[in-house]
Amino acid sequence: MNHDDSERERELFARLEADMTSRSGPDAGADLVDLDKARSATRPDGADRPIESADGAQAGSGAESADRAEDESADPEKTVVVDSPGPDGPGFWDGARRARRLPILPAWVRSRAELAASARWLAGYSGHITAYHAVRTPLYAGKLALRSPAGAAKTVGAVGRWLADAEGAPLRRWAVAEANAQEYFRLSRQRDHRVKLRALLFVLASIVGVGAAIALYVLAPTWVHLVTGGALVAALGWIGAPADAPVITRAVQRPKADKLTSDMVLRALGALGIPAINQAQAKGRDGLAFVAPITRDGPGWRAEGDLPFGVTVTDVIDRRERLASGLRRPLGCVWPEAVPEEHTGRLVMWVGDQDMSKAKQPAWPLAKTGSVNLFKPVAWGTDQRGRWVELTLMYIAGIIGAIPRMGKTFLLRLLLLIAALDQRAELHTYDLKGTGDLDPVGDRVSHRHRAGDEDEDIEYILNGLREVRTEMRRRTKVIRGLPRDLCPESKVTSELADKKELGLHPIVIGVDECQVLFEHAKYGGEFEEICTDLVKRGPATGIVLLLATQRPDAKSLPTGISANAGARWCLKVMSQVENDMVLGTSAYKRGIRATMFAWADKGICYFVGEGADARIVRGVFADAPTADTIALRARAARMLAGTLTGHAAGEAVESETAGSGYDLLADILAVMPEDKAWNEVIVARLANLRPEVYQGWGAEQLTAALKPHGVSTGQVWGTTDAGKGANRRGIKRAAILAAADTESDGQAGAA
Ligand SMILES: Nc1ncnc2c1ncn2[C@@H]1O[C@H](COP(=O)(O)OP(=O)(O)OP(=O)(O)O)[C@@H](O)[C@H]1O
Repeated sequence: MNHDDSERERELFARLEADMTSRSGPDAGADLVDLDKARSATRPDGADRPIESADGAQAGSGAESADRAEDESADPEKTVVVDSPGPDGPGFWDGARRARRLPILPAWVRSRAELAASARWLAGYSGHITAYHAVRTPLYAGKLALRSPAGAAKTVGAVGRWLADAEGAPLRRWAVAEANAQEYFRLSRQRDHRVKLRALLFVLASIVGVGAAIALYVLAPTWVHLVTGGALVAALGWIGAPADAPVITRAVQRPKADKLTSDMVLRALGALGIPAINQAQAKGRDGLAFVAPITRDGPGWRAEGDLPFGVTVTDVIDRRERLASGLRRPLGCVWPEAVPEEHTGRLVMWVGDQDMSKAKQPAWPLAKTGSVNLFKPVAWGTDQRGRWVELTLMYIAGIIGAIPRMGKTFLLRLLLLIAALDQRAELHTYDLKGTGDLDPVGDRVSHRHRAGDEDEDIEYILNGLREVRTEMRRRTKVIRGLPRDLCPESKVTSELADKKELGLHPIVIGVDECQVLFEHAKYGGEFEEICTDLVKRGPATGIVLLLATQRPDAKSLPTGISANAGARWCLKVMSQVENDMVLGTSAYKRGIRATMFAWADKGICYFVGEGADARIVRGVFADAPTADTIALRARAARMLAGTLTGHAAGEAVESETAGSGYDLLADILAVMPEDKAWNEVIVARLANLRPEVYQGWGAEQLTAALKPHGVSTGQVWGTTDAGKGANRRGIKRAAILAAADTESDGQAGAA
């Protein structure tokens, strides 16, 4: 419906409504019927599938609304005018203010990296075509020379036919067969005229042509003879080429993907088995009200529309496999998505030309050259449309979850490689799977690195994390002490990280299979407590914690951590619980479902972070040799900048081990002569005893740290410094002694 039509429709409604209100008598009910009938009569129902508004398409057919109105009109007294006869909706200016502005330039033009990538692709593509044909030029020349006699014969034949007006012969034959003498004579006369004129032209052209040829032969240099002769042979060869054997063959073969049409989309939606869509289609409606034309969007097609009332995009996402079958496309090509800023029935269906897991990824800009500023966004993967997706590693804590073999470790290693390329960053890499997947980064660049889950590995990691937490506390004090103009937002900035004397360089910790830490019988509680603290307070102080797990449940990824992570990557998982654990509560309900990924979708994940809604991204594929090369580059940059430290520099970073004298229970017993004491008193004494470990501990931390030892805290009576009696959380010496005895018995038994 065009603009004029809708204007006319609005006028018609206004007149009918004004008429109805002025006659609010017994006829008013009938007017309501008329009004609805008028509405349904003016609704677009064109031969071409129109782009309808959700209301127009889904409000039910005109007949249905008329039926409803007739029922209501049975008792005019009870009729309530639900739709007020006022204006249709927001005024023009309101509408204009809320209108979604479409980008002036397409996304690939706005991104310098994408533009450069497109230019590189174009140069490569043209280069390939040029080289392909250049190599075959002698072949083409031979083919043309061989075919030139046939071309000459064809040319002579065509000229002869032209001179004899051969194209008019069938008409003349027809006139003879029909015995139409008058027509025959008319055609013959026309032919005689034509032949005379063409013969004259031919003679003139021959004289000029032969003259020119003789002049060329006599006057022109040899190279002109060769060029002219070559061009003549090439032209005759071209003319002589059979239609089914062209001289030049194709340098590239483009894969052919069918155009996506509205019929295909509706057929596929109808095949999903969603009752509301099927009912709508059975009644002759579409089942999807398109709100925009189906267009090309990157290397694929995009269709957008409103599903019937009550059907949500998640219903469609749940049936992605059926949708792919309905569209007759591979599963990896079909990506139904919700539109976050719209209602839950607004569906965007992106159908790629190629399976996302098989489509060639553009070359990663950082694979061969370049360095990183962790405070700025860095490309780490591509979306379905092949566009780069960026991430700023600073100020986040991240979790990566997936079932085994889907690319979790590769993704973690990729993020650590990015961190390695910022020469200021201090890396701590812990590979609890123990297969050495993080060794390329760890051995070349990391300040601390360990692969394995033996007791001594766990203790090494525990000490590393304790040190980082102590460092975090130091940093909070440094940041607090900085003048406002240097640190306006009370967090580390790139400029502050550059100032070596402040020691605020980024610290990036990557832990693969982190569930091993949190489920550890002895230190699990302390790992949980430190990591929760790092996830909450680390980002502002320049400390980034990245945790990867193949079993994202409450035990392997404590909720205090998963709830506070700022970035989330979820590769294929098997159920809603794991999905929501990684992507956030109710992500599954909102249609963000990593369960829909196929087994072949390795490296493809839902990514939440960088201030945007969940996006489907395929991480850059950096295998071990590539990771090695990048890590070597990062190492070289660090050596030059003097920032290669710790494990990678061959220095021993172990300052203490968990088993070398330090033991929480022993420490408590050492500082607790009385039978019972408040937590706050104990932590203050512990901080005196071993400040590098206990400095900054609060009462709650002590409770959490004692939990894995089987010691629970409770209300304890004590006196404040002012001598006042009070009940506060505390511990009993007897409980600590009992736990210490049990542990030493256990260790003796194990030995
Ligand atoms: N971005 C990617 N693109 C394509 N393939 C990938 C990508 N990332 C990983 N893969 C493939 O997935 C396989 C499994 O990757 P990875 O070892 O990281 O899985 P994982 O989830 O860590 O497995 P596990 O839980 O057993 O450690 C790799 O061998 C690799 O071939």
